[in-house]
Amino acid sequence: MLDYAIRTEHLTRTFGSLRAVDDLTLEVPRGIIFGFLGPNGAGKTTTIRLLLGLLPPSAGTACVLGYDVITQADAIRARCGALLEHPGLYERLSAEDNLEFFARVARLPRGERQARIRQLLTDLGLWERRRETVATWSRGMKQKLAIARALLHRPDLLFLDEPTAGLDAVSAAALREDLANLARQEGITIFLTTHNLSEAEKLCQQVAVIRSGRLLAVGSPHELQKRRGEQVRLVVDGLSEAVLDGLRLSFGVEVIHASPDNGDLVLNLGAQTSVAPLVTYLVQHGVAVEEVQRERASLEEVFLSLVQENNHVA
Ligand SMILES: Nc1ncnc2c1ncn2[C@@H]1O[C@H](COP(=O)(O)OP(=O)(O)OP(=O)(O)O)[C@@H](O)[C@H]1O
Repeated sequence: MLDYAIRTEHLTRTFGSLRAVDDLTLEVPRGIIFGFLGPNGAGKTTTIRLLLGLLPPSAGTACVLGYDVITQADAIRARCGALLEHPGLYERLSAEDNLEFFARVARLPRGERQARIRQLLTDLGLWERRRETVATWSRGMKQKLAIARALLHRPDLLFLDEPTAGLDAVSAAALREDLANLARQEGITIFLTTHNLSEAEKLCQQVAVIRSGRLLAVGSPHELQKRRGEQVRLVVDGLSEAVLDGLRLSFGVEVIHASPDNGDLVLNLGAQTSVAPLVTYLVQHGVAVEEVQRERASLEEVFLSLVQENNHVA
């Protein structure tokens, strides 16, 4: 039987008439990096707060590491690390002193503190700079230090809310690599939210997509991409609305993107397995086809179509 780090059943949280988390049933296996994706206001942070026992549910249940979020929240918080909105570091202290302070707060035995701090700073590439004042550090370095802080007490599960938000592409990639290594080395489960779909695609073994508090899809990025079906990208000349309508009606394909200006046309093939009849149809209707490429939908395309399909869920 699979061992789950998180299990929720019909988890619901309302604020007045707003259902911020709505009937969420979810299972997160242990030992993976799980991405929780959704547009602004989808209910991601509220879900994390419910899972950490910081907010009581209005209905439903949730177990984190086998503990109930309502009756055993202290046990959950003792075994979880979290990096939510703010890094929560002392800017005027050095990196090492920050971790020393938080290790004491976490009641790490004196004999273990130094080794743990050294290990985390080394793993995150910050050991050489441990004596520098945090105020002088870049955002990416501070974010890494905040993650080290969250890992000091060797949690089994780490919650990260938008860990790479505000980082440049290079720092974000470095942090992603560190997270993947830490997850392996420490054997932990990471539950993270992100708006960056290509990040989720690279980093997460499983993702869930929510909108308006409701779960729209869950699975590995690859599974979601496969479920979405194959697509074809064409470079064409002479495209018109009438031709696009013809493609939809005659072949049941979905037009994901069509730009008559630069000739870019992306179609979801749906049940249509062969591209040749589409090309023939285009040519017969006066459209010049310069390039044809079959491809799998990116996670971003899957995400956008899921969120748009469910636009009626207000
Ligand atoms: N304490 C609160 N009181 C009232 N409404 C709240 C409260 N906390 C969250 N909400 C509302 O619940 C909804 C979900 O918010 P939440 O912060 O969970 O979304 P999110 O997916 O984390 O969004 P973002 O990606 O923008 O951070 C939003 O409409 C928000 O305004």
